[in-house]
Amino acid sequence: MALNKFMHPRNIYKTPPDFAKLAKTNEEFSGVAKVDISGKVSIDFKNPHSLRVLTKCLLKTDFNLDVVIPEDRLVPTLPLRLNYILWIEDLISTINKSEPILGLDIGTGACAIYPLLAAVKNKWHMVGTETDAESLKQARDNIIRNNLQHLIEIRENTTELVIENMFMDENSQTFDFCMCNPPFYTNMQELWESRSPARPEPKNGFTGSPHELITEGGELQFCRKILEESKLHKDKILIFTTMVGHKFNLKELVIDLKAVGITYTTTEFCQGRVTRWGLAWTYQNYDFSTIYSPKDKLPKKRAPILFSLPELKDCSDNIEKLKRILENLQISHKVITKRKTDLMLDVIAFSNTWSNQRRKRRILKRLSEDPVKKARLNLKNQSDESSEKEKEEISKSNETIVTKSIERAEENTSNNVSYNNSIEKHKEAVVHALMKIFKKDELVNIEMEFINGSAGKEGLHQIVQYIKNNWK
Ligand SMILES: C[S@@+](CC[C@H](N)C(=O)[O-])C[C@H]1O[C@@H](n2cnc3c(N)ncnc32)[C@H](O)[C@@H]1O
Repeated sequence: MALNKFMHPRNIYKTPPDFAKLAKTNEEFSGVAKVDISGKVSIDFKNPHSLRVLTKCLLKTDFNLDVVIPEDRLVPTLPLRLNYILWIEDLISTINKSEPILGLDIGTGACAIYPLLAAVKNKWHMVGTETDAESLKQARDNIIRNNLQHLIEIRENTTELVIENMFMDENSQTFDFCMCNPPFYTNMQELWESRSPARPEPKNGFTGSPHELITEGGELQFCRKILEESKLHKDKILIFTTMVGHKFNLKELVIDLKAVGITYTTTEFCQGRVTRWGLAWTYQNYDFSTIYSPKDKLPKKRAPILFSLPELKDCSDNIEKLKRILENLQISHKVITKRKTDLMLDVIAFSNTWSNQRRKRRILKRLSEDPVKKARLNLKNQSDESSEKEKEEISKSNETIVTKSIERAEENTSNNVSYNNSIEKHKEAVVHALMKIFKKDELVNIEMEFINGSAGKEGLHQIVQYIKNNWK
């Protein structure tokens, strides 16, 4: 249970359930419980039937819910589902919304787990949507079994849409939030390959039907659909949220949101050995910066670095000049949005090329003044007479020169190619940031926002300093 300490602070499953007590009080649970030689009571987490019984039993014990979990459907892990509900409670608390609260659960599944938890825990009104006829029926049965029809409605979605289907008629409701646990995978193969062999094997057995887990384009496309449809119904849902199963998809979605300047926040849902992510965004004037992610020590406000450069009169295109500086640093960049005088770039440095620039320049100058060393510099093999230090310096400078000449030869294409190659290989970034450039009053204004990277925000500050020093 390595990640349990990072569960939401109000999650009751931060303290694992007392299996011995459950086995004594619940007959069905005692049927799947086993006692090890030290007398510890546990269950076989790899066995879907045991998982189903455990979840059913916890729903009864902790929430007084009678839920039927069909054998061929996903067994909802409660600590994870609760983490999501608790985070939505935090989001709602930031907007001072008085009761009643109305939420939308996109793809509610056969258990309608989120509407059930939200209704019994917070008395929230919930609408759950579902495309799968069998899950739809089971979800409705579960609501009726618990007499929660006054709080929960399950609606069939017969369209390919995810949000718009809720707003087809003029009298449609306005929701305080929406939530979604999207199907994660593009196909069965991806599903099986989803866990890297380097990571510990998941503790829990596999449950769920392909219909629940697979969608065209995977979760990224599904979440992007929510995002795109949210733009058409900005005020119909006050806080849009979704769960994200893969961190690389979260990064993509965050870039999408930043590119169009939408207020957003993220969190981590940690339980057992599994981490999922929560992403929330809004078109309202809300401030989510006070919300802590369980792993954060400080509130998550990432103030961008803002600076201005004077327009260079003898330079025909200041933005091209800026791009050239990035290219000299071997910083890959991709245009995310381009409007009249505004440009948003996604920039990634995969090695630190900006540190010790003065030293590097000194060496280059020294070498260029010395014809012998210059000759040596042009040769790949160094002379035996060179000192070790010199050799190292020459070799480093050589590398720089060779790389730069290749870069220049490939000019515009090289950066996008290396950008895509590196992204594809999921190479670890030294600095990954967003760079917004806008020209105003004869100034080139730049806003750089750190996303991630091993050099931290300090690395971004160093890049900014390099740009300032080389702006001439
Ligand atoms: C991963 S399951 C989540 C089930 C449940 N919410 C949970 O967390 O256990 C995704 C669900 O979304 C449903 N679904 C897929 N596309 C949908 C759409 N366009 N509208 C509504 N539901 C959809 C699937 O049938 C499936 O039940």
